[in-house]
Amino acid sequence: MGDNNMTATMIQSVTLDDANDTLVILDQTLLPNEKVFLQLKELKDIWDAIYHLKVRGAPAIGIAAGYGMYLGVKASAAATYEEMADDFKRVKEYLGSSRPTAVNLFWALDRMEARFMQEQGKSVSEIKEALRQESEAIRAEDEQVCEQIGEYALSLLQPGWGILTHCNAGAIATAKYGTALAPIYLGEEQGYRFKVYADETRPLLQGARLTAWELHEAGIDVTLICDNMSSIVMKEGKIQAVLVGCDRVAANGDTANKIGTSAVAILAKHYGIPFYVCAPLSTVDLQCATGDDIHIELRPDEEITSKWYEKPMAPEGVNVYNPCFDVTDHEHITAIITQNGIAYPPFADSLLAMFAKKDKE
Ligand SMILES: CSC[C@H]1O[C@H](OP(=O)(O)O)[C@H](O)[C@@H]1O
Repeated sequence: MGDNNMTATMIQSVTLDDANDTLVILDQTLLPNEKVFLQLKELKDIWDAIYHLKVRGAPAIGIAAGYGMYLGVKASAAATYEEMADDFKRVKEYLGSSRPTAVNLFWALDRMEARFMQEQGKSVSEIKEALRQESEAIRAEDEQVCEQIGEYALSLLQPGWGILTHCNAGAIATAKYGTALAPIYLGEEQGYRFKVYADETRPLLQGARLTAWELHEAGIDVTLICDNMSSIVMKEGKIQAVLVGCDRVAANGDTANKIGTSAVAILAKHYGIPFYVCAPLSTVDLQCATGDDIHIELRPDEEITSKWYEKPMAPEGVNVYNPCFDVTDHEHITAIITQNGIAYPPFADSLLAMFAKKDKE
């Protein structure tokens, strides 16, 4: 699939400025009103950026973690591998404490650790260069993975279809293209002219602030709806497929994604609409047998009660529950689209097959 001016000019939300020892991110908390890039030098600032969703989206979090690991070790004054190992462990544990659900964070940190261990016996400067290469490889591979997911997903869609999506699994949540939005962009290049319906996705409004912004900027037909409107657009025949991203896919296909996703999946099942999860294999965690094994992040009350309002919109002292992900049962998922192909139920077998295909490459 070639680039045209749309994908060729896609924004890169997370990159490395090695010369200045900084992680460069698009601050997604300021969108859609301001497009601001931050140069993050200190590990604490990188941790904060992940926790506060300045950089967000499972793949983008993984890329940021890889760069953060490299920058953390690059700053090490260690003179030997053994001394550097202590610094490496400290940085890995710190970055790993930022957010618990998106497995890409831990996948990237583990991958950087594997590369670090391979470099034992090398000089400090050779080790640092190897970690720089590994962090860049994580980003570069994610770009290819997202394009491949886009092509497989596009094979399931027809021109002119109405597509519902939840949260943001777009270009800014990845190295490029996105996952759930990748087929939308690739399809636009081929004249598919999808009509996208974007759930606003309370409480952090990634759908309104990010997906509607991304697609509108790209000139793609996008309609913003409230989360409680997913049923009516399905009932009215506006939706022919649902495409979502993911944060952690269990071995049986149960999938953690932004809060509200499981409700959309149940509605899609009710209306007979295919529900597709777009999943890089870096987001599939075979160590989690089922969705019950996935740690769901709880976030501050203020994201619900006051973040977007001049005054709190809830009575002082009221109880608040703010899980920022939920798990969609595998039985409500039509297919899981990976870079190696489309996995259909039973996912316990088909997901393994996707990894096996990868190993053959
Ligand atoms: C390709 S992005 C995957 C996933 O990440 C988002 O979560 P967050 O905005 O909290 O980082 C959302 O669940 C997306 O679907």
